[in-house]
Amino acid sequence: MSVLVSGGAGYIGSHTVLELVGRGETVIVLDDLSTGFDWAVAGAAHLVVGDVGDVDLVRRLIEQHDITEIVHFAAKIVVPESVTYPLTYYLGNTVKTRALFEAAIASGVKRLIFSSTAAVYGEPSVEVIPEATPTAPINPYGRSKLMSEWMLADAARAHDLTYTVLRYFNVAGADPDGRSGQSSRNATHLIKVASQAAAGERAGLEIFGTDYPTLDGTCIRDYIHVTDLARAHVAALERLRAGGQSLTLNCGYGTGYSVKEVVEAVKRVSGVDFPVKLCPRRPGDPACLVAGAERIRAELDWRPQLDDLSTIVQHALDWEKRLAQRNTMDKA
Ligand SMILES: NC(=O)c1ccc[n+]([C@@H]2O[C@H](COP(=O)([O-])OP(=O)(O)OC[C@H]3O[C@@H](n4cnc5c(N)ncnc54)[C@H](O)[C@@H]3O)[C@@H](O)[C@H]2O)c1
Ligand SMILES: O=c1ccn([C@@H]2O[C@H](COP(=O)(O)OP(=O)(O)O[C@H]3O[C@H](CO)[C@H](O)[C@H](O)[C@H]3O)[C@@H](O)[C@H]2O)c(=O)[nH]1
Repeated sequence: MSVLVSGGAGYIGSHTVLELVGRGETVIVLDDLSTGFDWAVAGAAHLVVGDVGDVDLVRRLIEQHDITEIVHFAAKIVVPESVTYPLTYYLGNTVKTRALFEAAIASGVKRLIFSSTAAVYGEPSVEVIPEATPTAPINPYGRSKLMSEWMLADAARAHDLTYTVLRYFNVAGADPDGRSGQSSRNATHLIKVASQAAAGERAGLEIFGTDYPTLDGTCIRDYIHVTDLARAHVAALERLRAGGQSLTLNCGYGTGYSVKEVVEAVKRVSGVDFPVKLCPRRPGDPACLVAGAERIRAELDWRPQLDDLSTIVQHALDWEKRLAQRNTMDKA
């Protein structure tokens, strides 16, 4: 019995692999290393470099390694890029995901966990978003993920497959033990960018939009620690193994912070007063995205353990230091 983790060399995947191998699971990672890193894959896992859209490869891996479950992270994840290159996103996130589902079903995999996103909700009129909120994505990234959710639901109804769709809100932070973190080369996520500014790797930070209908005029988001999120995947897997039915769950804490509050937290925790420029809105940013977070607590044997903004920021800052050391060593 082993678990196939697609995209396990990436940010969230590598943290989930750490949790799985830490529980003694046999883990096979399939990753094309397009945005992931071979060094991010825990030593106890087996990395296969390849494309998740390669049905023959995936079928071979499932059969060779007796794969019983798949956790599917592999995707392209940059929203503005999805607007510029929509067909690349539909290929990477929808067409290749369909291939993975086909291989899984043909080879008899019974359980699957799928990485989705709060972007499927678009710009909801409610401030706190329960799973029943109508989906209405506003960009190709969100649509490419929602189409995959629909495919999965239809395929599971027709075949012997159960699934959990996890819709992540804003993922941030790094492994508390410093084994992995957000390492993307061209990061755009707020806490990562602010941590880079605090570490002196960027001249400063731009705040996109100060005229939103929020208390301080900046956007509000629900930031979830990547290690809590990784543990939610393990809990979701355990629930499916125990016979749990297919389910869609928001992954967030149900607490929102404004961009200004996050920037202040990074300055306070790091002790660095980096320059901040107030800029016009970034296209496509909803004012407020906070998860309705009751269902995940009711359905999974999971409680957040790192749900504190200062902790998330501290771990992100610690990871920037480690990453800088790694990059220096790589250059030497
Ligand atoms: N980071 C976030 O805030 C966030 C929020 C919501 C949802 N998600 C979802 O979580 C998942 C993981 O995101 P992440 O932040 O870890 O991104 P990431 O870019 O760090 O990880 C994606 C991984 O998938 C690999 N990959 C991409 N295409 C592949 C392919 N065709 N075949 C094999 N491997 C491939 C990449 O090399 C990388 O290792 C994605 O599905 C993303 O849509 C992320
Ligand atoms: O340098 C920056 C970076 C971000 N922001 C602002 O900070 C907020 C958060 O932005 P991020 O880029 O960190 O994250 P997003 O909310 O845009 O998107 C992320 O979270 C979403 C769910 O909430 C989706 O899952 C999506 O895939 C994922 O990238 C936004 O208001 C954004 O405008 C800035 O002001 N300056």
